[in-house]
Amino acid sequence: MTDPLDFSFTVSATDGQARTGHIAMPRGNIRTPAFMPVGTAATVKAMYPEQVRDLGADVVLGNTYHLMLRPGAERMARLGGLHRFMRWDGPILTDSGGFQVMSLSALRKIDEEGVTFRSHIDGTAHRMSPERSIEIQGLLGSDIQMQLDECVRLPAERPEIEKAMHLSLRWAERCRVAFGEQPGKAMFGIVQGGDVPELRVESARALTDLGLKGYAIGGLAVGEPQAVMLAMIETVEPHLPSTKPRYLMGVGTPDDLMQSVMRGIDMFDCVMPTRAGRHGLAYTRHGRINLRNARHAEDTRPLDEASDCPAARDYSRAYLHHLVRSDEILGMMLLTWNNLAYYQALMAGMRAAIAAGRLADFVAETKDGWARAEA
Ligand SMILES: Nc1cc(CSc2ncc[nH]2)c2nc(N)[nH]c(=O)c2c1
Repeated sequence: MTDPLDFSFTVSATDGQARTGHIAMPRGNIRTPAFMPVGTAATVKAMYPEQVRDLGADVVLGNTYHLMLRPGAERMARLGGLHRFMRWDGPILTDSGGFQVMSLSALRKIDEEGVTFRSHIDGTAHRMSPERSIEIQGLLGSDIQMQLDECVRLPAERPEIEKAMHLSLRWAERCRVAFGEQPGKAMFGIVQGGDVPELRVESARALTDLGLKGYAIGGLAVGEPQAVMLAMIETVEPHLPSTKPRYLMGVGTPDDLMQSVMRGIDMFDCVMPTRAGRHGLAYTRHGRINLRNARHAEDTRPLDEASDCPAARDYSRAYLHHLVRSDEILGMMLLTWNNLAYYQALMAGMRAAIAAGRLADFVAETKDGWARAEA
């Protein structure tokens, strides 16, 4: 019997490399494979937390970089933490901030000690070390905390990739020490190494030696073709413990999710469904639909009459087209709702398919549904 006050991962069925099961944590279980909606600034944009829960999400993502700048980590702690602040009572995973520093902030620099940067909001100078990143994630009340790492965008030269991977390993050790023993919480390491197989293997093995509760694969979905991303997953997977969760960061499209689950990934996060929804794009069983397109102007059909999500089932494409063309807030709300519901339905479908030993069939049927619509 696992301790309900601790973190545990159970695999209940496998189908090839794919696994289905759950992570048990004090704030609730995370059914895997899991898609984690992104709640960057303490909100899953355009969604009420109740809606996010109702469409099947067990865990959401918070963002250390954004929240340390606004409202501030110490202020968040004084306010009772991120769960109470945003009214999400399930597990929250927070990224460590390094990735956003490199992609969002100005005048940033990386050295052995950590990252130095200026806020993209007000230009104030900030410094984040591995220890400070873990401290911030603790102040937020995060349940699953990510190590501070250096993610290199691809294509990149091998020396740059190797230097960043080794720095990330040293930072993983410092984060492990700073995190200490926190029953019911977890700190995940992040495998780096770019598109260089032997660096990926070195990173995975060194992190496994640290005996962490979970392992992320970072440094992917940073501009490389899907084939390269999948090849790196195949390279890393055999060198990660099969008894711990694997989290592929920043991924991805519905096809990315299916291809990666087939290769042994358990957790995902991506801004795709929420960002696409705000730009008029709907993910459905019939493929991706751009509601801005004039062909929807008099189409009275819903996005998907078989969906149990009201946004997909109850509103005509003509109305959604009108809302998107008019830049109406409700358009963003309904398409975000539809997209997250579709992503969660896809994950639930894969979990059931793995349990039934028919994941390959499920993937083929899903892609057939997309192709039929485009024909
Ligand atoms: N593609 C990608 C995406 C993210 C952001 S995941 C995220 N943070 C907030 C929302 N979503 C990454 N984060 C870290 N720390 N390291 C990475 O290598 C990396 C790679």
